[in-house]
Amino acid sequence: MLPSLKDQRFLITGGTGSFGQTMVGRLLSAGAAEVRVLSRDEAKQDDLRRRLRDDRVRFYVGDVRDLDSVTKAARGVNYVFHAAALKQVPSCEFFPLEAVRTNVLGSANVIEACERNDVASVVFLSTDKAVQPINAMGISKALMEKVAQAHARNNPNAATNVSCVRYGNVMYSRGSVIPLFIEQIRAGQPITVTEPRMTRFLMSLAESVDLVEHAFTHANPGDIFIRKAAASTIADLGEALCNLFGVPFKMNILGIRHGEKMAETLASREELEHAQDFGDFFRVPLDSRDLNYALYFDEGEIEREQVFDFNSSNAPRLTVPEVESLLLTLPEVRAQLSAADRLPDSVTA
Ligand SMILES: O=c1ccn([C@@H]2O[C@H](COP(=O)(O)OP(=O)(O)O[C@H]3O[C@H](CO)[C@@H](O)[C@H](O)[C@H]3O)[C@@H](O)[C@H]2O)c(=O)[nH]1
Repeated sequence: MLPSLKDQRFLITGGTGSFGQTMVGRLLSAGAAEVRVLSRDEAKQDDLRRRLRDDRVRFYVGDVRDLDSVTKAARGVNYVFHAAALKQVPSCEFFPLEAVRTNVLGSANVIEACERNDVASVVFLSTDKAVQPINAMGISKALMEKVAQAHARNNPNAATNVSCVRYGNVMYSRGSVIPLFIEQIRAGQPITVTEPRMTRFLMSLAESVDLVEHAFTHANPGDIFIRKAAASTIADLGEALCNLFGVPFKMNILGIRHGEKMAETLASREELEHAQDFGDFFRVPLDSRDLNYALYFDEGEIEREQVFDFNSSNAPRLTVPEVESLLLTLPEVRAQLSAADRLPDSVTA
């Protein structure tokens, strides 16, 4: 934890979700003075309250769609991590306006609430699905990034520094494919694979939250930080899980779902042309030109390098044994293997 974040007050929107909870735990163990959780579901808050038993955590029932509820939760806070979102691809396809209300207008409310409370820095959680988006969830997250960047461009003297972090698939997040495959394997069923050759970035939460802390303290307004990750095909992911549980690899092929891509893109070629590479992550700075393009003629792009999108089909590809090793780093997978009496001796539960 960066020393400058110690003894500070934080608000996490969507703090009961997979990413939000990881961030709450991280900030508590690192000495935060207070961590507030804003979310809609009081039952999930109660579960988290019982699990954490830490009086530095305060719970606010509310919704980012409601400016008043975010403004109250952000009172006296130094840093905000905005993870609240509608994130299921199929449901956003059926209800795109709901995605706009939460992911776009809700994010604008978060900025407004931060400004009203002189919050130093807010970091928005984005996704690879926001790059060259084809589904409503990704389109709404792309617009969320634009809202963050436009705030930075239009308000050079703003109280709040707004930046984004962008990630690929979070392994074992709620409702995602890994817990589903494990449930199917443990029930003795074949796993349901949409499209075996489809690729996804695989990222563990534990190794990803660092980037949020970095963004809190190092971001320039409008920056997008992109965590690099390795990728796997869905068939290899399924095979790795079957191997770990010691069952033969059998799949039922379902076909691609509404709004899915064969590969996800973490950073587009256009972004990479002016991004900085920091090893584990890219920083894409704000294009801070105003609308008077004529003024910039002399400074136009000088030479466009041969740069390619960073996507899950050209990213470093994990082999099946590598996916197995990565899965074994997840405490949830180790617990499931232990319950099935399949945890390798070399690994502790
Ligand atoms: O029964 C299933 C369900 C899913 N898949 C595939 O598994 C992959 C991952 O699916 P899933 O875990 O549902 O995640 P995504 O739909 O890729 O979306 C997740 O990952 C995104 C980051 O890319 C986040 O933004 C989203 O919020 C999060 O839901 C995809 O290729 C699916 O086609 C299957 O093969 N079989």
